[in-house]
Amino acid sequence: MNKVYGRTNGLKPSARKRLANLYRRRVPDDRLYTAELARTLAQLSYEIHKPISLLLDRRGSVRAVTVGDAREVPIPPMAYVETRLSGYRILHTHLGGGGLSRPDLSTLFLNRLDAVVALDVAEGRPTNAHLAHLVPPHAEEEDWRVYPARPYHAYLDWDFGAVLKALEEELAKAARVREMADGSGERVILVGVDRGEGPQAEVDLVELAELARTAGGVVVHRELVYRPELDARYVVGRGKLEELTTVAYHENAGTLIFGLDLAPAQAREIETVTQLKVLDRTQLILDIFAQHARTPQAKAQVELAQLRYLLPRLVGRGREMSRLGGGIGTRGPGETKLEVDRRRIQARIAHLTRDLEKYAQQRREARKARKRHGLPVIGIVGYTNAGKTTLLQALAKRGEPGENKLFATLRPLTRKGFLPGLGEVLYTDTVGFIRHMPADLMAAFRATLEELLDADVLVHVLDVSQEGALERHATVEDVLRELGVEQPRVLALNKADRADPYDVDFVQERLGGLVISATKREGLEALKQALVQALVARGVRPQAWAQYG
Ligand SMILES: Nc1nc2c(ncn2[C@@H]2O[C@H](COP(=O)(O)OP(=O)(O)OP(=O)(O)O)[C@@H](O)[C@H]2O)c(=O)[nH]1
Ligand SMILES: [Mg+2]
Repeated sequence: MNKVYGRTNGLKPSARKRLANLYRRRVPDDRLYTAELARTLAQLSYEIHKPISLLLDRRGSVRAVTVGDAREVPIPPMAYVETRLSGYRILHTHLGGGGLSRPDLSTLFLNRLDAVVALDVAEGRPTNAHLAHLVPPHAEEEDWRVYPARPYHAYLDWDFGAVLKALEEELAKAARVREMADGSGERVILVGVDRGEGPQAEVDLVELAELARTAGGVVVHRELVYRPELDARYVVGRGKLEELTTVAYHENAGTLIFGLDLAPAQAREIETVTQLKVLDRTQLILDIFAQHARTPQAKAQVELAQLRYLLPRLVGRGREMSRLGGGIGTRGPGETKLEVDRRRIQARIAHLTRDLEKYAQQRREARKARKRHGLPVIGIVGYTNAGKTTLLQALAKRGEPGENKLFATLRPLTRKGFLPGLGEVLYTDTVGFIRHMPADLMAAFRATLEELLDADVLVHVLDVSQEGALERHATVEDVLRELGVEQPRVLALNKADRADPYDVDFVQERLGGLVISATKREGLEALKQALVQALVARGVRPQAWAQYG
């Protein structure tokens, strides 16, 4: 392992050999460098007219010799650990002098190096040394401390080990303080991309925040990047990623969530550059589904979707796999499963598919039994978080309160209710819809939504208190059309209690519908009447005793 990295073209064999010999050098572990090392570096650098950078570890061994500046040094990636430094430092020469450059400092910062040192070289001899190391976030104006230039020998007796130790203690303390202040959720940064959609991009970012919160994340920063042309490699561009890494450092965040789907290679590149865990929207949704799946069927559906998403991302990857699999709090299909090879995953997919077939069969039978039971079925559909479950509970005879998290309902829930003048009915709750439902998830949910094919009437619940009601309405209707659901709909404009009356009118003018509040139980009588009418129009006959109910 004495490869010399960087701009080695055109070097004489003797120079190469001397560079390779640098690997044999050692520095006492609590010192920055030795006098011999500084002199050798200066001399060599001067002879080849190029800067030389050494990567040193904490034991004082040379881990990489690079012809070039700090930026060109191959630094092994580390898992992002807020409280620690990487254990590597860079010692390099500056032929022109001038102190630490901006790239030096960003290399220090992005790789959480222990330190970066630049040696000025004049006439083949070291002159001044420039040193910088990180400081805890917010401790100083910048994220690093740059020491005034000193003659290089001033650092020879300096106990850098003690400085490092104190620094790591400070970092750990700062992180603990922030953790206490914010509760336990995983701290995440959201990255939305505006490719020219304008206000829609803002709405998408709000939705992404809701999804992240539902998954148990604490959103500490949102970034909307305007970028009509995506960067093929880094999506939002390398500079923006570096900025986000700074934000993550300040906010003690370990995860970046992108509002769009990333190609496997992009996710890897971004993880490498930022040293943060990277999730995209599909993975986030899968993560939520994984958390909420309770029945064997729902679990099988989610696992299937996760594996299908993972499969193309497994091409010859080792380390990265485990990162890609996890979601917030790493509830992926599990580390062990991720380590199995593609073939075993494919076998698992086949197995799950068979299981799901079996469940579907069981459900069809259960459905038949219900049909025989003869009660009219009212399906409740709508965008996620619209208030479907709350409405079901308000309409049904008794129930548990809804949860203010997206996708609170992952398994269909059926409750009995009573419609004056008609009699007993069954209300069926469904999973919330979302825009741009990833294709794999559509497949996973088709089975759940199949229940809707049996419904006599659907209530479409629309939250009119949030912007974008018309779009959400269209999304739901599009999915229903795709599923071949054709039953009559009754539109319920929900959350009127906290909506701007002007917005309610605006939506009602365009879509019609009945204004309700599921939590305040307002407008429910009119809604029930509309349901009776719709059912009767479908040929459902009132039960004989209904008028006395
Ligand atoms: N202010 C107000 N809040 C409501 C109303 N209806 C529902 N909510 C709230 O909206 C949130 C979501 O309600 P849910 O009934 O869980 O929504 P959902 O459509 O079933 O959501 P998913 O099953 O997750 O798709 C909860 O916090 C409810 O309390 C309403 O009429 N007014
Ligand atoms: Mg629900």
